[in-house]
Amino acid sequence: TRSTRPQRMLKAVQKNAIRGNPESVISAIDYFCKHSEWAMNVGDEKGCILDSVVTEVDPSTVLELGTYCGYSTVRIARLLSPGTKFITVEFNPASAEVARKIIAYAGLQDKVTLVEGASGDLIPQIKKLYGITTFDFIFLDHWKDRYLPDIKLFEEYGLLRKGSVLLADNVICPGTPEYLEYVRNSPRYESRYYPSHLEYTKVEDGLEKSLFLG
Ligand SMILES: O=C(NCCCCCn1ccnc1)c1cc(-c2ccc(F)cc2)cc(O)c1O
Ligand SMILES: [Mg+2]
Repeated sequence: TRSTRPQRMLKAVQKNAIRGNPESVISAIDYFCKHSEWAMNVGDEKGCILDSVVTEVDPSTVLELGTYCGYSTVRIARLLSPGTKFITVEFNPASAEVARKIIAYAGLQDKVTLVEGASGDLIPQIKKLYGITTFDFIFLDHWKDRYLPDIKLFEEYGLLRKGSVLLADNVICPGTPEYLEYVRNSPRYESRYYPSHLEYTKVEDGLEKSLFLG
C-alpha cells in the first residue's frame, strides 16, 4: 500500500541526514518540505523564533502538544540542558511512530518522553504520571481548537508558575482566535505576537508568546 507523508519524510531523513546530528535532521526535513512535499512542521522561519524563546527561557521542564513527526521536538530537545524533563504529546499513532524514529535518528531519544494520547485526557494526569509540578515552557502546536481548553486545564491543575512561558504556533493560519482573545485579554498573562509565515510559504502566520503572571 502507498506510504504516508510522514513515512516519506522519515525516509528522507534516513537518506539525507547524519545519524546523531540534530542540525542535519532539521535541514533534511526542511529540504524535503521545500522541494518534495509540504508538511505541517513549524519550519525554519518560525523554528528560529522557537529556538530563541527556548534559549531565553532555558527551561527545566518542557511540554509540547502536537509532536507530529518530531521536527519541533528535535529543535527544542537539541537546545535543552542535561536533566531537563521534556514531554511531547501526539494523538495520532502513525505520526508518533515516525516521530520516535526521527527523534532517535537525531540521537535525542533520552531527552524526550513521547506520550500517545489526547492532551485533554493527559494534562490532568501529568503530575501523577511524570512527577512534574509545573512547566517552565509549553509549545502548543496541536489541534487549534484545543489551545484554549488546554490552557484552562493548565491553570485548573496548577501546571503553571509565575514566569511559565507558553508559545503557540499557527495563531493566524489556520488560526486560534479564541485562544488569542483569551491570552491577550486575561490579566494573568502578558502576551506578545511574533510575526512570521506559514511554514515553507509566504502566507502570513506567527507565534504568540504568553508569560503567566501567577
Ligand atoms: O493542524 C495542525 N496541527 C495539528 C495536527 C494534528 C494534531 C494531533 N494532535 C496532537 C496532539 N493532540 C492532537 C497544523 C495545520 C497547519 C496547516 C496550515 C495551512 C493549511 F492549509 C493546512 C494545514 C499548519 C500547522 O503548523 C499545524 O500545526
Ligand atoms: Mg503548527
